[in-house]
Amino acid sequence: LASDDEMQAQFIVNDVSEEMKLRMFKTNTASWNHASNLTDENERINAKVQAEYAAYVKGVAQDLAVFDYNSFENKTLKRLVKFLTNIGDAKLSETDFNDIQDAVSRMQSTFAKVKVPEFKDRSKLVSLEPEITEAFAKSRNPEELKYYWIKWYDGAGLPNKKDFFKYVGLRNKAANMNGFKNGADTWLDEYEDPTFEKQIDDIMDQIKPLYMQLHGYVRHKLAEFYGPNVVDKTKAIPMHLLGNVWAQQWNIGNLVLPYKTEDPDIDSVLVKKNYTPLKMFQDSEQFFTSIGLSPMPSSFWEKSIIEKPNDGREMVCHASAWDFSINNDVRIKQCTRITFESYKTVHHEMGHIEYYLQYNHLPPVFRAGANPGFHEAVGDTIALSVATPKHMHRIGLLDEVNKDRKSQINQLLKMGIEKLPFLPFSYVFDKYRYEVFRGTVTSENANTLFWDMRKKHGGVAPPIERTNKDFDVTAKYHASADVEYLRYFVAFILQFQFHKASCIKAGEYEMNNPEKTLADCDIYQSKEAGDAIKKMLSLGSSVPWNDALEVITGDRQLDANALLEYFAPLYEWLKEENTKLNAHIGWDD
Ligand SMILES: C=C(C[SeH])C(=O)N1CCC[C@H]1C(=O)O
Ligand SMILES: [Zn+2]
Repeated sequence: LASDDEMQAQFIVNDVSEEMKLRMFKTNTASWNHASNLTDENERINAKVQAEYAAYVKGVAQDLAVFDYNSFENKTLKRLVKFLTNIGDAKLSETDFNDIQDAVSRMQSTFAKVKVPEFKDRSKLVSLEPEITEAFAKSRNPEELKYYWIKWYDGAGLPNKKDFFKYVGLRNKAANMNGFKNGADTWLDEYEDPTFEKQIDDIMDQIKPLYMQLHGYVRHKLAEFYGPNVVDKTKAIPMHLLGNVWAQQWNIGNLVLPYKTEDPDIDSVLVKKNYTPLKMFQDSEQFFTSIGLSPMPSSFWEKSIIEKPNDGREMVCHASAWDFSINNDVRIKQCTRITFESYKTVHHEMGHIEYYLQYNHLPPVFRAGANPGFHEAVGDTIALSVATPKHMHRIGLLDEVNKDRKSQINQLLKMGIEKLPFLPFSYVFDKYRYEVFRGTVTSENANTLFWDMRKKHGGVAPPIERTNKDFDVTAKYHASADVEYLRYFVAFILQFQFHKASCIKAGEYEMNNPEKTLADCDIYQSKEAGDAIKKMLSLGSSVPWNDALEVITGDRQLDANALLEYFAPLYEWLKEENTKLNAHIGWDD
């Protein structure tokens, strides 16, 4: 029988749920208005509203602090009170809260407003999106790439250093007030498993042999293309040549594909088929509804921003999905481009929206991913189906599907350079920030550690020497915007577990059946797959993530074997090919 305390706590929690939704709508609106139009006025309003919300959350935590919730019978109530009393930065004093809020807001604004003189015409200023992003994806001029790399990192890195370390100090202070050692442990607590960091280390080791083979092959091809003066065949790969500003995914398909085939480049197909951002979003909605998930509410189409505005306003272009907590008000803000990479990002963001729609019956504190990685894995899981030639043929993007071995290896290599480099990148991105939060490094010697870790784990290096006079981590959005990143590492493992489970339910996969491999599976129109996904999404964070994972895959742990099975044919091919090419494997540390 629930004790009096439990009854009382239940009453408080029920009241809070309704009020919290309204207050979250207000804070999200202020945050959306600022992110969509980076004026001082919108920044001021947002800071004020966030502070009000923090005061409210602090008050709720104080009201619930009287209860020893660990003694509660009701598991759900225990979990609700645990979440409502774990309030992060809101634990800080008003002054400290305003200071950390201002530091992060300034970093995010600085990042969003960086302009760089165009390489060809220095009188013209260009932004990260779309110009610099496109230059990294398209240019084959090492000088142009090196120019943009230096301009971008100098423009978005060092100017944010002071605010970054101010934020680190205040985040650690808040951590201590919440009973955590530092900001790193605050982030890791979200995974509800004290061995989680060790599990991630082990998965990195497990993936490394496959990554080393891909790295060796790509470096060999780049050295052939750019010559030995630009790419040394035994050293870390100069990262400005890898098609992405942060070399987090290697967007250089047409440079490294092993076989010449008739298979068209999807970027050009999208343009030829007159794709628009709206068409991309409609395709994505159509995929989700085909497996039984939700169509977009009409307000989604009215209120989302799916193209970079050209009215001169400054906006945070980094793609994001928003849950306004009431009236089914969900939105995406994305500076969509007509490229395959952008098309997959649309599915990534729409995956967030589907999660919001599936768990909106839950109390606000349960409206989150089972762990942060789950939220990042939903859309990518769908995109694994979308990216198959079979699917692109089904939706009329590809006129024909070549099933021969050359096309299959090319396809696996395209997926390999999109998924595998991301593992060391995302692993390092938070292992490094853990070191900063843990005080292993100071503001004086933090920068060289970042590049040492990128080289050690990923075998990539900046195009020029970087010292501790530079500061580079905030040249990546998530460090400037205080977004935890281990979620993406977890998502890149989880999505293959979700994919495999969904493909089995869709009848698209059979162990050891070369006609039904993971890489060829498309769950489009499979209600069985959709039902399992929907069941997992509707749990939100109301149960430990192991229970949510079990619902869809039957397993309870993070497991890289589905990813390794997906890429097994590529791994075999790479080992053979690298031997034939006598490609050097590994890099000097
Ligand atoms: C698309 C988003 C918004 Se949640 C994103 O930040 N992603 C998705 C892939 C990894 C990470 C990145 O861009 O660094
Ligand atoms: Zn995301």
